[in-house]
Amino acid sequence: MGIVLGPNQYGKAEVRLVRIDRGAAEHRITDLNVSVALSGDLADTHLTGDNAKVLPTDSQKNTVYAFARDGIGEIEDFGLRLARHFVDSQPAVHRARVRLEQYGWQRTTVDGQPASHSFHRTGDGTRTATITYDGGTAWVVSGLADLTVLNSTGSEFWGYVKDEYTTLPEAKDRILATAVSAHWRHRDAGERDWGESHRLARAALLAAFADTHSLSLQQTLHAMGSRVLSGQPDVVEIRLALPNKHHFLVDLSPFGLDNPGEVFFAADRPYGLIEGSALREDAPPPGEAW
Ligand SMILES: O=c1[nH]c(=O)c2[nH]c(=O)[nH]c2[nH]1
Repeated sequence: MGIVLGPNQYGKAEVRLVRIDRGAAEHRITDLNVSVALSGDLADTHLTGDNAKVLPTDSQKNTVYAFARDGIGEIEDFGLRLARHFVDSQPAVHRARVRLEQYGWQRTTVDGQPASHSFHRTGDGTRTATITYDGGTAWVVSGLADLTVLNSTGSEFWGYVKDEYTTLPEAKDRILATAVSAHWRHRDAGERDWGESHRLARAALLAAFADTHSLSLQQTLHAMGSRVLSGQPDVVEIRLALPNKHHFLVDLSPFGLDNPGEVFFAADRPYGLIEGSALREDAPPPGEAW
């Protein structure tokens, strides 16, 4: 039985890049983790070790830093520049995928005044983008990860299947908490204000989580995804992964105390993992976007 080479890609993963824009009055910081993955006519290196078509991952890393010298801007724009460069400059590279994570830094305030050059890391999630380019089409998926949210009421879970292993009590009022991971695909890669689009999507996710009276995290997930799609015609598909960060009411009766929904054990594992997507009926096929 013959053995053939399967799908493959290669690139430099997790290039950590910090750029300081030194404006006259105040500095700005962009803090990224960039991963490049290239694929194409690259069978030789796998089959014979002939590296004639291999652009070293070290060169890819250098390219990320060199491109940052001209400024980064929105991560979607930076990723598009990089992805197009690798495919358009290397005949053997037929597809480039660039994944970017942006860590948030907030300007520090001292005595009510914004500091010109001092920042602290934000704890409210990471912005992400995945750019794919095949020499003709570019796909842009924007997103966020680790946006931790909690509703202290307004969540129920009941009416579910009960089999011989079910012990979960029905809940008419529980804590609902999750760390949102959401990634949304744009209709095309045409020029636009990616920053504003991201702000709108993030605000929609937070608003839908806050104002949906939840009968299940699944229902909340769909409400969040739908809110992003209804706010931006350009966004055609969204995929969400929501870990259910369970909060269990602690039994304080051994200590002669009641517990009217005030003291909880915040479990970190195991957790329910609710995943789903929402898309427009007229969404173009995803192609290589994901
Ligand atoms: O919102 C929920 N969905 C579930 O599917 C589920 N399963 C479970 O044990 N708790 C919950 N909560």
